Amino acid sequence: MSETPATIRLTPRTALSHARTAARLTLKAAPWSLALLAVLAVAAGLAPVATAWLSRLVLDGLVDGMGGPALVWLAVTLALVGIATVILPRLSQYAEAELGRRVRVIAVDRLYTAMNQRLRGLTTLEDPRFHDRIRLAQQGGSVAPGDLVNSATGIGRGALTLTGFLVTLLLVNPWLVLAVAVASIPTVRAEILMGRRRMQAMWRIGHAERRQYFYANLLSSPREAKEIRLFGLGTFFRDRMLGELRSANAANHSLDRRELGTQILLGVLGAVVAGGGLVWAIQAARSGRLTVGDVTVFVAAIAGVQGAISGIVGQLGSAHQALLMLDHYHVATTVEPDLPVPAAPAPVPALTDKIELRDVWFRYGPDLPWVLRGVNLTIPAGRATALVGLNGTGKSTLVKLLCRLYDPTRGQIRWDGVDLKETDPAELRERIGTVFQDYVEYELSAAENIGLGDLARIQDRDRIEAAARQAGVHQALASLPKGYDTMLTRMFLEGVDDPESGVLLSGGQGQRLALARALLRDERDLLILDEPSSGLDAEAEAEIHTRLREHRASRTSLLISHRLNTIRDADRIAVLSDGEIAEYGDHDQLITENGVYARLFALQARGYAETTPR
Ligand SMILES: Nc1ncnc2c1ncn2[C@@H]1O[C@H](COP(=O)(O)OP(=O)(O)OP(=O)(O)O)[C@@H](O)[C@H]1O
Repeated sequence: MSETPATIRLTPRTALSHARTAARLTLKAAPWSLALLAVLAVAAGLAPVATAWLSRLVLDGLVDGMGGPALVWLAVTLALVGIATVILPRLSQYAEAELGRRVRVIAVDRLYTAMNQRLRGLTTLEDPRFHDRIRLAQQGGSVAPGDLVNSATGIGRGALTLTGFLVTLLLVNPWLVLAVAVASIPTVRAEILMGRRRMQAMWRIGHAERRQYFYANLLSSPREAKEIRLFGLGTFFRDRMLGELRSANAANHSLDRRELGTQILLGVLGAVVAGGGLVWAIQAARSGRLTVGDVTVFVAAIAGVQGAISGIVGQLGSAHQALLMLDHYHVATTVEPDLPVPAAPAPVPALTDKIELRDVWFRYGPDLPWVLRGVNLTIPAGRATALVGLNGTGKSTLVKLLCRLYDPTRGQIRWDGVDLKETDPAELRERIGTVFQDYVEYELSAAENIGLGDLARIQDRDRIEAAARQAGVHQALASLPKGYDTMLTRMFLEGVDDPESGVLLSGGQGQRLALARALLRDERDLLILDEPSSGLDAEAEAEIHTRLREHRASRTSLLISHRLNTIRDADRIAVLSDGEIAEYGDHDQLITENGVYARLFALQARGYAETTPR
């Protein structure tokens, strides 16, 4: 993300390459619509010229006393061309809409496929510039190829009309061709400039618009509604939303004002040329150098040439804008992978020995502080390891590194001797089951919420129920209105016509659900539980930990918890402090060492002892 997209300028080479991308997309998506549009463009381009010449023939025929049948035929042909002129734009609109719809599917598919394949970690997704880019890329990918085709057919149509009328004008007065051509130069320049300005404004406004949607969502989301109502934040967020909306409006307004000025100037210039031409044509007709038909065709030609030029220039501006939008699409679909994966990744073997962190340093960005400063830690296979530390010491960060959601800034993480950087993250993650501290409750059915832990089992109701039982949430799910098929959301209906909506789980039930999702992956080599019971009541916590202990027996696990009584029987306990492993051993050893762990344990134990009734 090193470019400064607000100042994008397209070189002819990149413009051509984006045009080729659009052509390939549209050809693949809707070849027949494309062919139809081309035919319609030719017909629509020639229709005004044909109308002008037919009108001239009719008028001159009337003046010169042409025979009745011939005049009737001319009039009928003129009427048919008129009918075609009315129908052609409707047909084009239809074909354009169909083409747009089909292109959108392919473009959106390519965009998200590229994102899934290239962004295997989190770094790029946490870059706000990427989100601005994605927004424009979505627009760029889905509408720009269609816009470009519309522009291309518009330019083709305009070029045909222009050629027809220029030839007409050339026959009447060659000097006028020159005048019209010179007058069109500023129009072309202005349209290109306006397109670029529009694009820069879109980039600047895009950020404000994203924030505006964010505030609008906050104000209408049930998840945040409690706090917003309780703290009386409605007006505060509404004001912020309006602030963003006003700043986007101000930028749009200043753009529109500048465009209005330019367009008025261009309009006046065109009218002066047309007016001058008309004065000349009337003089020429009075002196007998032009016939009445000539004057008609001349007036139509001046209007036609100007209309065609402004149409072509307008379409060039739109094409330029579409190409700039495609630039965002191109950048987003070719985004630099955030995790380098070797061409031939090392296989991730079944874990038999240990996972080893060797002098691991990590920070979230070059300008952010170090979170881990030389962590050395061994997670032995087949054993339960616990990780303890104060808030913000980097425990969840370490978990994310183990799942290769980021790579260490320095140092290595080795899985049975294989450096994680040498592996394919997807293969690595196949061997891991994780409950994150900030787990997700998907707005899907209860069964799907668990099944997502292992897509191969998403239809396997027995396994899903077994995992739910293990996580102690089976009863709660089975007694929902539609059992496991109940939707866990108040945002979506099950079907558009289904009046029944779903339910929301309690915090602890949600946490158990996330645990069940991880337990569905029970054949995995490493189970990571980051605060799996923080939301559970004391009884539930004890029950879950007994079950987890059974589940962990002879399996490799990493457990993070602030409640030290839940991890005291882990085989190894590591204490993370100041970015390093400060203590390592089992419970008894660490108590004897009398360090951070012993102090925290004593604090918690004292808290319980003081409040225990005698
Ligand atoms: N995505 C991120 N970008 C920037 N900084 C981050 C990000 N995630 C975490 N941090 C920072 O890294 C540090 C460690 O955070 P982490 O979540 O790993 O701590 P933790 O030990 O799990 O804390 P807790 O006990 O509160 O869960 C914190 O200072 C946090 O602000």
